[in-house]
Amino acid sequence: MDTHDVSDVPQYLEVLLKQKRRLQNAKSQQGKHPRTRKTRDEVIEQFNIKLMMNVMRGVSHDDNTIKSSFIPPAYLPCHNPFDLLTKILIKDLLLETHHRGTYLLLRSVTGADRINALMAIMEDEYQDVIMIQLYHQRNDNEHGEEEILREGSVLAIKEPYFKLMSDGNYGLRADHLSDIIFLSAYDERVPKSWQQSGGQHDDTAVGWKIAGNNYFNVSKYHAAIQSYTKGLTFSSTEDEADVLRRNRSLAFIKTKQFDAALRDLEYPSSTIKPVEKALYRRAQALYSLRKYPECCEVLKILRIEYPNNTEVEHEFNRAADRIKELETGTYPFKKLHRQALKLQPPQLDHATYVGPLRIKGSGSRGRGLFTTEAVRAGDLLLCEKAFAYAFAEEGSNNVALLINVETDSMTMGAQAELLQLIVQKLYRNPSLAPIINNLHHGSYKPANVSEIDGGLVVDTFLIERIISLNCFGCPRLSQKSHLQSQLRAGIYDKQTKNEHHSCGVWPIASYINHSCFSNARRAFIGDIMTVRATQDLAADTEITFWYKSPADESYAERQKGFGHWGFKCDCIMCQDTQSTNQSAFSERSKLRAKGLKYYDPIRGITDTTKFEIIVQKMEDTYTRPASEVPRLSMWDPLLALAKSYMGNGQLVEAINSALKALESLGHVIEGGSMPRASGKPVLIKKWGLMHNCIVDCWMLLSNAYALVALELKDIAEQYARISYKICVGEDETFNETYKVPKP
Ligand SMILES: C[S@@+](CC[C@H](N)C(=O)[O-])C[C@H]1O[C@@H](n2cnc3c(N)ncnc32)[C@H](O)[C@@H]1O
Repeated sequence: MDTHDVSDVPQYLEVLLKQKRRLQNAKSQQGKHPRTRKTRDEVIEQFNIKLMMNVMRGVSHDDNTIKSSFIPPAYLPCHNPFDLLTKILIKDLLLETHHRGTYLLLRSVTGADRINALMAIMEDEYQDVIMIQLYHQRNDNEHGEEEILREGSVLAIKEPYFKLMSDGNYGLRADHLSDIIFLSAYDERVPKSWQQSGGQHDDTAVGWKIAGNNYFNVSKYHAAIQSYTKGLTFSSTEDEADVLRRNRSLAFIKTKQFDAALRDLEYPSSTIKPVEKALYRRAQALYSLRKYPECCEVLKILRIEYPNNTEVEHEFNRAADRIKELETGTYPFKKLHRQALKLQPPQLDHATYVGPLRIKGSGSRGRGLFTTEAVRAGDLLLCEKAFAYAFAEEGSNNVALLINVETDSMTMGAQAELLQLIVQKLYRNPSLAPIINNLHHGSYKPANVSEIDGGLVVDTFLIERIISLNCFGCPRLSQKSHLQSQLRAGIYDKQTKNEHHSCGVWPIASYINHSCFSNARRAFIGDIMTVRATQDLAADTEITFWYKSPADESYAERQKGFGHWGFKCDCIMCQDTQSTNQSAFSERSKLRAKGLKYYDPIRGITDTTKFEIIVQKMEDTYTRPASEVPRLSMWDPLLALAKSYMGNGQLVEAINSALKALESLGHVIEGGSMPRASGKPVLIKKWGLMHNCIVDCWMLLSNAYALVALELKDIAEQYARISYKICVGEDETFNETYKVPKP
């Protein structure tokens, strides 16, 4: 939704086709041994040269080519525990084959390179070498984490896939994190000849604790975890084990493994008074998992037990603020707005509020989100913090092409990064897996095993499919997009595409189905998505928003946009386009072209009489009333007319044209037209489609009423404010945006 889909762009289609041809050729080699192989020295030398070139390129920043990443045909992760697999050797590998039931034990003989994947040359125990490509691995030095792969690292690849690489060499590709087991220097599975002389300490719990602390102090958190874990196998007393677990918990927190940290921080049965550090870390882990009420409970105990701890108060207030947000849906929106402008990436520390909504079946649409009580236009239905968010500044070249050769879909943006973020987050915190795994994934059949070797099985291809069907492209601030569209709002500019390179997954919003005649609208403030009702809704109404905003186009054209999600929209607007003659569409676009002759982007309409005749003729091409089926080609010429009249001081005409623009989008408005028929206030009887231009229309009306019907001015402004709130997410920045003087 609103991502930059380039699946139909010829330039990229060529890349896709080339890749498909390459895969097809490779397939013909399936099950065969490679014909020729480079020597060990040649493979290592070639890799090292590339590594050096990449380092140099990285330093000089002279690479402007677009990065691309391929999602290969899906395959399932290994579902066998390591102990049940049989060891194989590099010489036994067959091309384009998943070696099910086996594993390869490898040691790195080079440093690692990272382009799309983490790559290195590795040897087996017979000194045969091979290139490996490990996808979706964490970034080295991310948050101060140590290198994941360096010369001498040992790992096992479960059920390896051997293939012809794009550069013509042979190698292994691994997409599932649980298929790789990084073996610590202390692991018994590491062959004796590969074990490094390490351990300058006693083989005791205390010795390993000191080793762990030493690693921790130089930010080698994974090595610290391995040392504390080893220490636990030597600990003879409960207290010794508690200290090791507590130390390990902090290393887990540093590496964002919050589930594991919490396990290490269970209250030890032998201790009556919980240890201060344990409580503090427990609160930290719970906060990071967004379990704010539980976090507050722990902080309450900490406050009572350790009243001198000065940091608790701050932490407690922070968690209490999150609880208030999730319970009441009240947010300091102006502050959020400032944070979204300032933070890089704009990831905000706020909780998710779910309004009067519930998930329930929606017939052939699968599941949907429904209101549990009546709501008014503008009400906040959802204010959701992204589960994961990948930011790419608009206009920057920090984007990549993600190509799925199986679904033939291609997006430009930060989707590849998003995939890595989600896969990593779930792998590190299995308790979060259901949030993502339960989302719609089309016809993809996921692995039916969830745990292996003590860790979570994250099916990368499932996550990729979930992202492709549920992710949202998003601006840093919808307020910015809103203002840009207002500036552009002249005729023929309305079809500007909503395509963004930043993207994220908002799991609750993902249950919302599409309708062109939608009754809710999303907006973004950094990585927070707001969803507000665009109409007054009765209880038990399914809420819908646009996956793609509707344009005045033929039925076939409109439905093309939904092909990716595998449905055809059957809303009233789509039904109407289906029954509309092609001649009506042609006539409309001819008239629009004609109208353009009397329109100047700076001066506005140059001949209002002629323009009005054209607008009237355009209206005649529609058969159903706008209150039933919005007329998507009408609002912008009508608004242009209103603005021209306003500029000429023809206030009555300006008001009537602005009202007609609103009505063309399905609004039913009473009591606002001129000359005034009664003393009734202007009133929206029924809200129509929520377009950015609605704010402009109401502001124009407010300004015009100020001169001819003062009693309607504030009401019109109020409607502008509600519309702004829906489009932008909040109305705390309304006054400064529209320069409304303070009362
Ligand atoms: C982001 S998910 C929405 C939630 C989904 N219905 C579920 O059960 O999880 C997108 C999928 O919902 C379904 N969907 C959304 N809008 C629809 C519509 N107007 N008509 C039919 N199916 C729709 C399609 O299967 C689409 O691929």
